[in-house]
Amino acid sequence: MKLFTVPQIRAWDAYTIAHEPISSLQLMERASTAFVKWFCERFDDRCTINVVCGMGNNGGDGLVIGRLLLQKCYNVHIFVVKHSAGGSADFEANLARLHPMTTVHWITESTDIPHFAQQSLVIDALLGSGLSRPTQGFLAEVIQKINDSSATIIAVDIASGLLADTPNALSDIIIKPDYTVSFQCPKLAFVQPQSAEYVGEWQVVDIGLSAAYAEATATPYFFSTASFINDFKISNRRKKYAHKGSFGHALLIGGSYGKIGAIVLSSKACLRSGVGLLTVQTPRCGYDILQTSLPEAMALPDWHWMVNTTVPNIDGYSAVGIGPGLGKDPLTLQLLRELLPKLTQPTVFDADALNLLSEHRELLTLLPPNSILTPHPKEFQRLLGRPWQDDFDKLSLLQTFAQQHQVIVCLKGAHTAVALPNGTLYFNSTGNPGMATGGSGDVLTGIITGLLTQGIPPHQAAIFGVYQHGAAGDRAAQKCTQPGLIASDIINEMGW
Ligand SMILES: NC(=O)C1=CN([C@@H]2O[C@H](COP(=O)(O)OP(=O)(O)OC[C@H]3O[C@@H](n4cnc5c(N)ncnc54)[C@H](OP(=O)(O)O)[C@@H]3O)[C@@H](O)[C@H]2O)[C@@H](O)CC1
Ligand SMILES: [K+]
Repeated sequence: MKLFTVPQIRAWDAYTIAHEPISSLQLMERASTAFVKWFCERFDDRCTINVVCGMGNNGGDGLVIGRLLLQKCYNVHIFVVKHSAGGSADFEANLARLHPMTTVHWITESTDIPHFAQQSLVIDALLGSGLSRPTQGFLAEVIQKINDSSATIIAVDIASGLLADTPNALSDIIIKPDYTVSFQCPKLAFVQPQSAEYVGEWQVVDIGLSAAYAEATATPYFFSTASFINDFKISNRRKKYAHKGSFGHALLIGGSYGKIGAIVLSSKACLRSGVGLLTVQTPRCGYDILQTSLPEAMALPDWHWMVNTTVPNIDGYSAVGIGPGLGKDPLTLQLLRELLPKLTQPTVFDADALNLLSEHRELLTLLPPNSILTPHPKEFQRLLGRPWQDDFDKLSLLQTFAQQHQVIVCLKGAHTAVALPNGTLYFNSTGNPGMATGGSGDVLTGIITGLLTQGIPPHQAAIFGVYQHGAAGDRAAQKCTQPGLIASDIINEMGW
């Protein structure tokens, strides 16, 4: 699914109105109907609903939502904050339609702001994507009062005060919703950690905006949904006469004294991703551990007891993964230095391999094109050599880094962002906070290395691998709860 900026969404709206054709008033009705459908599937008519509207089209949506819920016999109170002299045309039209049905309560000063009871629901339709400046005055007071209440808050399209695709100032006063029900496509702010409390649990509802516009309009931002992933047509079927040679031979390099578990987890995930053969190079202290815990893997013990030091003969391997538990010993650095120019097969760099690259930045120029790097934010900051100002700055640095080094970067976190060498960004849709646990990243390295080994192109291996890693984590969390989840559970739930 494509993610669009606010100007693009506005153009999408206008294109649909012109080409479907449909009036903007009817489109508002359709959007609000989609919201109400979502709402009625979750909340019954025993609840008290406060719809708090602004005077733009987001407020217009609020008025329609209020009317539709009244028609369904919900207990609805409608408030309008008078922040402008007049409302948008569709707001005014819907205000007129509402008058015979109920009284609209105008908020024109602080004393008009109601108390929102604990058990009630607040539908936030104050401001949407038309936000043009920070909220202030009694509009900001209304937002503050809603946030201070214990009511359940549901934002229409986007939380009022939240900018969709640029950073907010720290001082901005923004609704903190429990849910955001957004129209047609997620907004960029929804996948940024710094906006989390201004988004809550979010869902997109289809309001039938033009498919032709979406198809024809370019964007560097994508959201990897199940249907998007299915388009890769990565099959889990195997031909009847296939043999282990049909699925490639992976090489993983990692582990050091005290961190052999990391490379064992990667290895197990790599095997479960479907490789034909797996060889694992570890220091000698890892030999017994690996052979005992994972008899399916072949071991290539380094002469050194504690760390990896030897550049293996990489001929014959389909793909390489290096980093989990690797450590940063000077001998291991030497290994990496000598290995880089030899690599002709697709390679994944993770963990200490990334940290070594950060500390010896001249090595970044030796990364083969389309290498896959899987840093978490701290590792990415080290790779950059500088912090970012905010999440949007981070995204632009991520795009630039991938373009400059012609590599694929999977920046791990909630909604892991995969940056391609052409600057395109894919935000992942799967995964859960239970996966924030030691070894989870090692599993991802194993999965992506395994996919590369089977001949899947690097950009697909990265996007698909990240998606499947999250999906396995979601299945694991269902079984053992988020706090109870450990990295091995992700491996146990693998398969697609
Ligand atoms: N696109 C779609 O597909 C569809 C979109 N739909 C809906 O439309 C919404 C976007 O509507 P919108 O453009 O009218 O913007 P919205 O945010 O309601 O208000 C703008 C008004 O508020 C004002 N204003 C701005 N900031 C302010 C502030 N801080 N404090 C005070 N005032 C402020 C601003 O004033 P101005 O900047 O002009 O001075 C203007 O008067 C979208 O989120 C969705 O809900 C659906 O109905 C149909 C399909
Ligand atoms: K809103």
